Amino acid sequence: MQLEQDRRPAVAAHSVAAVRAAEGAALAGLPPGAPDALMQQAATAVAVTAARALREATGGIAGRAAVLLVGSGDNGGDALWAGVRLRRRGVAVTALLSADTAHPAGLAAVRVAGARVLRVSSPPSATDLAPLAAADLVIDGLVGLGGRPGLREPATSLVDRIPASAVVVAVDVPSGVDVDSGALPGPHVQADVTVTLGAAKRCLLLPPASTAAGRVEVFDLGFDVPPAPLRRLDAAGVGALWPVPAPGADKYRRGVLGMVAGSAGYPGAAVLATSGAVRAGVGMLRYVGPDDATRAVRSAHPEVVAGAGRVQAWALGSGVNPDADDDQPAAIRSALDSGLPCLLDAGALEVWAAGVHRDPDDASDRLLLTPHAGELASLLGTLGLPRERADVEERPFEHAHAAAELTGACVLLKGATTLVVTPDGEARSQAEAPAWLATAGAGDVLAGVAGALLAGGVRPLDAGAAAAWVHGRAATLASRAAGGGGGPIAASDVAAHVPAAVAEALAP
Ligand SMILES: NC(=O)C1=CN([C@@H]2O[C@H](COP(=O)(O)OP(=O)(O)OC[C@H]3O[C@@H](n4cnc5c(N)ncnc54)[C@H](O)[C@@H]3O)[C@@H](O)[C@H]2O)[C@@H](O)CC1
Ligand SMILES: Nc1ncnc2c1ncn2[C@@H]1O[C@H](COP(=O)(O)OP(=O)(O)O)[C@@H](O)[C@H]1O
Ligand SMILES: [K+]
Repeated sequence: MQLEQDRRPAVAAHSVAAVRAAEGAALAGLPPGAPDALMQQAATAVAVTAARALREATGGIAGRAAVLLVGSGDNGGDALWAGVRLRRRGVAVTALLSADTAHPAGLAAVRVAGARVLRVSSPPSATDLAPLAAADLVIDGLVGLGGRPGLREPATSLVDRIPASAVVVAVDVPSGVDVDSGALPGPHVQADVTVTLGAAKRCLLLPPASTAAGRVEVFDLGFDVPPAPLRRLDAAGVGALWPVPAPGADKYRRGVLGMVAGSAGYPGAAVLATSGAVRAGVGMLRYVGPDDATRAVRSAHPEVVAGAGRVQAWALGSGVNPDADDDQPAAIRSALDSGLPCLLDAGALEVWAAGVHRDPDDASDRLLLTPHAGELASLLGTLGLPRERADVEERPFEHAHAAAELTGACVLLKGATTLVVTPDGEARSQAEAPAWLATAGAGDVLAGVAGALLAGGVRPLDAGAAAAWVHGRAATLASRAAGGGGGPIAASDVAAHVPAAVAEALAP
């Protein structure tokens, strides 16, 4: 079942330990019986969301069939109490208990409310599995904060039999994910909506687990959770970071970006990267590249100045071939020697990693690396940590963080979800882009947008995250301009929609 996605809201994602500590502190201050009150609030949130999702998916609530997948812990307790509330709204509820024990009060209450309860054998029998085939709604209460990654029987078989037509609401997290790392090492639930309780968990922002969560709804339980290092920016957050020219601004004070991009083989990359920077509102752009690429850039963007000069930041490497017989690698090395903020994309990553230009100290306020998964794998190999692209895709945060720690730089790892990570683990996760953005040249546009922000004085972590938001939003706008629910886009269409995306972020 596919529900419409929200415009990704701002959210901070917390570790299990942080949520447990906040929960413990909150409970310590409450009178006896209050833990149950917390579960009642959680169950109400789950039931309200589930009823809404059920109506969205089937057009109604009463008379529909819901199956609760119930584990041994409080996550199962939440699901059982949500089932009690759904019974009151006329939903036919079946609770499938995956363990020998289940939350006692929740189990008693759901029975009294008229739900059918089945204790599932391991492996499950045909009778155990039958209710799933007829389910309009499945509530996943197998495991939450207490879950070890992956699922055991009979949970695995239950999850396997969830029909594609059912709407799936996960309690707290989709069961089976690694809650802190965001890895998916085994079987797991694929949810349409996740109602996360007290505070969002790290797996809800970290791929690949974040893709198992569907739409995320954070339900506040009044906990005081300390600020989390992992966050997602929304439009307002991007707007607050974006450098807006003051009334008396001039092009130099707004920030001049130098760009070393393109090669004889890839002149188009130079055009796309310069487009990204120009459309993002850089004060001035100086382009450095071979003659053919320079001609192409000037014809697309007459406002670009050719040749090196005084700049506030550099965007380096898009479309550069480090092995080509041209001056681009030397221009990249000289830009790196300037000590100015530098974005390193594509070919510049190789030039930098191979040479003496590694910065062992904390360079996260100066250097922004923008690899995709394949480039990150080769960069890690050069740094003495051999990895395949598939390893990076399985644990993207871990590998982006390893690269940040090894290099001292801020690392932006491109993908369906773009992660921006500093050596000390401060991170942003942006997932605004439609899959249409997976098109050649899109990364060059991103480099231009992020470079423009560095030239405007924005620190690499914020520049990377804000650029990823604007880039993803511009892709959505470009795709919608094709009509209907959205159509194919070219990288140049993305650049053309950057001003509209920035304007959205700046809208009050
Ligand atoms: N943290 C909070 O503030 C609140 C938590 N609540 C709920 O309580 C949950 C945490 O409850 P618990 O600590 O009881 O833990 P869980 O309910 O997440 O898991 C408990 C048990 O599941 C079993 N289990 C673990 N991994 C498994 C696997 N891979 N396959 C099969 N079984 C597995 C184990 O026996 C484990 O003890 C939260 O996720 C949330 O749903 C809510 O009731 C309200 C407040
Ligand atoms: N499945 C996807 N959904 C949304 N965005 C994606 C997806 N795959 C890639 N992207 C984005 O598209 C861009 C591709 O950049 P990159 O891999 O550098 O390609 P190129 O080198 O051709 O420009 C990145 O910004 C990335 O985050
Ligand atoms: K769950």
